[in-house]
Amino acid sequence: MPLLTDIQLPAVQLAAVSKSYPSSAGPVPVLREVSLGFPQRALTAVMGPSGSGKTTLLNCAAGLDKPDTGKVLLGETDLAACGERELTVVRRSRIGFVFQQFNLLPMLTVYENVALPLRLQRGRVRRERVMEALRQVGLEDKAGRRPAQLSGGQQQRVAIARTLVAEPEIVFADEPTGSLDRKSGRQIMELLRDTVDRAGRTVAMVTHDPAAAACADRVVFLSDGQVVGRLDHPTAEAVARQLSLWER
Ligand SMILES: Nc1ncnc2c1ncn2[C@@H]1O[C@H](COP(=O)(O)OP(=O)(O)OP(=O)(O)O)[C@@H](O)[C@H]1O
Repeated sequence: MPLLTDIQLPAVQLAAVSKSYPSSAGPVPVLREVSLGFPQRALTAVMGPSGSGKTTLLNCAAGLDKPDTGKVLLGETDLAACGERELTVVRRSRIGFVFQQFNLLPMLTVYENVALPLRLQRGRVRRERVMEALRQVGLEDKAGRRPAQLSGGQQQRVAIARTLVAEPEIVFADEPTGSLDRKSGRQIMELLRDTVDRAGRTVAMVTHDPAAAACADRVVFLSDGQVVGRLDHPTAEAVARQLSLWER
């Protein structure tokens, strides 16, 4: 397990990130000057009450959404300052996403879904690379199937293979176990853990589940758009205890 010291370089660093959404009563702040790093080769979980801004934070960190103010540094690239065209290139080549609902394309086979990021990068799709990604998630024998022919847990593994094939600098996962039963959820967490420990990847994940968060190296707690706590090398019990404090 990596040491999470302050000198460990973050894959993504947020600096004083703020974001509001408009409402009839005026702008509603959702993120308030959030400063936070996602350390390289570590799994970071973001937790907090419903509406505390977790998805907004993840989307800003991943360049899917723009903060009103502040910086989002992926290496030396400030995503908050990028234009749409540049952001699209960065998202395709340097960032991976895993969603609660898998977001696979139903008309494509498993192989074609996993090959898609390489096609979008307009590179040559090497069959061996796609099959290696499928091997990493234990699904090389399902390459010819369509997503609907797989279980939820298998579909999420395909979604993870689809992110790994492009070798991103960081993988963002929003409730990756949220639609799965406990056993499949545990397998997905083992897989995400493996991509950090064996493949040396960086993962940032939003979750409500203390058992999933306990697989992380660090848990960051959000409340009302602010970072209110941090727990390194968490256990499920310690996470649940912290959550009950912030949710009171
Ligand atoms: N596009 C939007 N327009 C207006 N308000 C939004 C928008 N997206 C999110 N919000 C509001 O911002 C707040 C934070 O939303 P966000 O989804 O980031 O929270 P969350 O912590 O991920 O919540 P949950 O755990 O319920 O998914 C909520 O009050 C939400 O209603």
